[in-house]
Amino acid sequence: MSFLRLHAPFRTINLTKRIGTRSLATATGTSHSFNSKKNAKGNYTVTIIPGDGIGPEISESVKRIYSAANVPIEWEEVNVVPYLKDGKTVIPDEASKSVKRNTVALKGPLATPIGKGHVSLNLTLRRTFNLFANVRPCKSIVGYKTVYDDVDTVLIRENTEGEYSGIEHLVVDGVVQSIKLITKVASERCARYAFQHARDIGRNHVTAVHKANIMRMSDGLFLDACSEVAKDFPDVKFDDVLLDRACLHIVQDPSLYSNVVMVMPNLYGDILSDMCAGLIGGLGLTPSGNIGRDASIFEAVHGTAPDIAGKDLANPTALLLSSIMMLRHMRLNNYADVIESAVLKTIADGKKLTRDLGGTASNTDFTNQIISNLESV
Ligand SMILES: NC(=O)C1=CN([C@@H]2O[C@H](COP(=O)(O)OP(=O)(O)OC[C@H]3O[C@@H](n4cnc5c(N)ncnc54)[C@H](O)[C@@H]3O)[C@@H](O)[C@H]2O)C=CC1
Ligand SMILES: O=C(O)CCC(=O)C(=O)O
Repeated sequence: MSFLRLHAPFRTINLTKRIGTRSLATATGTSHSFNSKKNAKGNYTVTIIPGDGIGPEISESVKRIYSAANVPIEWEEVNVVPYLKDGKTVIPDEASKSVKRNTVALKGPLATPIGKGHVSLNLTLRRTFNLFANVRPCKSIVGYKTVYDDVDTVLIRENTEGEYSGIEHLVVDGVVQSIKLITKVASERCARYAFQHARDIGRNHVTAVHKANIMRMSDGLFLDACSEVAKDFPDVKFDDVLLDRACLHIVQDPSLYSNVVMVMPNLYGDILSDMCAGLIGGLGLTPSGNIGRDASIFEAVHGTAPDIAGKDLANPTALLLSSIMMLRHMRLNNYADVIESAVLKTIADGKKLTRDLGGTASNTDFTNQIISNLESV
């Protein structure tokens, strides 16, 4: 199975038609947020948000690789900077319109100041476009040795509310309150996506990860919503596990979760996906897709990496793999397969690895190696 065959967003598909070179696994589903037409030159227009820190460097790598692979995409570059409207942080109009128009975007990381300043633009984007499910696959890379060689987790994170609702206030001096908002509608929507996704990728097992023993009402509602949705998917096994136990199990034996799709509230998904990334070699390797009904935005799991920004040291793999999820979402599977093989070959060969992977290559050298491998795969 290909590395990112894991990703199969909601879509309407003619099952009799084989897409790309392989992959019937991606060819199932129920609805689809990619709704763009090719332009007169036969290309799709895709929004690209380079982002902050290492964002512009890794975005440039992806663009160079796409150009070498002749991917039929024209990038529409927009910047997302904090912009206040009626006292609220909003996405600049130009960026908003571009994502709406193109229905698909590739995004570099955006920095969020700690404890002050504007609210997270990453979360603002997810809420603005109602990107209700965040798909985060994490699979060991053949040839790149870590403690485990059998990590193959798929995690779906509720992406619009929960602990990240951003509702916080001072009660009295020395006492603050942060509200974890959980709604039935958002929980059901995310759960339904998780069950459908499980079907699509041939994992007939969904596990809800929660702390409903402590957060009885909020996580309890999320868990109830998952149980309700499970009734509509009798072919998919459903169970649940406490978050702490799931963490313990995954670090002890990740293969326990290799046939499962995990679904969970926002914060748990943020943390658990970084933990899984650590098991396969770090944040430079893990992609994600923020899926909505009207648009989807693909981005690396990692942040802006300020410690290495501007030094040509960043590993572009996570953003490149996110873009491969995007290509499959756009049904450009042939291109996805070729680029994926080239990047996996580059890592497995081990000759030009970036520092996070134990090598000495710059981002530029690593990117050049992927481009030269495009020829041989
Ligand atoms: N979705 C997004 O845009 C996200 C944005 N952030 C933001 O990013 C900023 C920095 O956050 P941090 O906690 O430092 O997390 P981070 O993910 O930026 O960095 C954590 C560590 O991983 C390394 N790293 C991350 N990506 C890498 C790559 N592609 N290649 C090589 N090494 C890589 C960094 O050098 C650093 O040592 C913050 O402002 C945070 O709010 C954080 C996570 C996600
Ligand atoms: O918005 C941010 O700065 C961090 C967000 C984050 O870590 C995430 O949701 O993946």
